[in-house]
Amino acid sequence: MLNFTLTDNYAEMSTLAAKRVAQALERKPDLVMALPTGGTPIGLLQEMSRMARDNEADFSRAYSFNIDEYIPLTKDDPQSYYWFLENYFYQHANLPVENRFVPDVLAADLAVECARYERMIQDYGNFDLAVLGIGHDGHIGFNEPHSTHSPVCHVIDLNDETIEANARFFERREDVPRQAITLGMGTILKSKEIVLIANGESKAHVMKQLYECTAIDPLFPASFLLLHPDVTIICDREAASLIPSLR
Ligand SMILES: N[C@@H]1[C@@H](O)[C@H](O)[C@@H](COP(=O)(O)O)O[C@@H]1O
Repeated sequence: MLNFTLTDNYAEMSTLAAKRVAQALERKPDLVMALPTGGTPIGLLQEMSRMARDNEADFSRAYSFNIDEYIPLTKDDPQSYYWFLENYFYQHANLPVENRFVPDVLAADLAVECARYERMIQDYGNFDLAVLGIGHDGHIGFNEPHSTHSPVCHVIDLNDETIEANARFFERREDVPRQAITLGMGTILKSKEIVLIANGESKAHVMKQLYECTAIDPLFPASFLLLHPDVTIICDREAASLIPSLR
């Protein structure tokens, strides 16, 4: 079930999502989280960092898994998703280095690495909380619109729309990696709690599509979220602007 929560603006969306993380952490100090990347979660990660600094949230026993990572960027590459979490969250919080996980996109055998990452998530009892962003075409992590989907961690070829959308973070479009490792929707759906955040006018169309969606459509990966009993979607007014009942 998808539960939409409307907030006034980006800051409010970010603090509300951060509160959900803090509440989950209070309930379970050894929280197993999946964390997103992209423009949307920056405010959330900054607020989580602030809460950690001000002793409002204690991440010292928590675990964090990257939802996805570009192939073949190293952990210290400023464009890598690991570095993104490092920059916006890890270095400001007390989440132990050994509890921060990302697929090894430099592994000799990426299929073996995907299986290892998947198994590790299972060994930790699956996610307690997965925080997600959403692409303009409804992609989640790097689960792109496709007629078939792997439910588990896998290597994916990025589509042109995603490369285009993410090019803004790179100097040149040619620099955007063409492949990534992503968690599958099956693994994400095993998370006890799912919180998806979306802001801005550019997400209005995909939010409307998600709001109106009633059936699983592999060409609209976010529709798989319908299979989860309790997904909270926190969006700001701009992202909700095409949903009359929410505005
Ligand atoms: N792999 C990431 C996704 O995990 C993210 O949700 C999406 C939206 O990003 P943004 O928040 O910048 O719109 O972008 C990328 O493709």
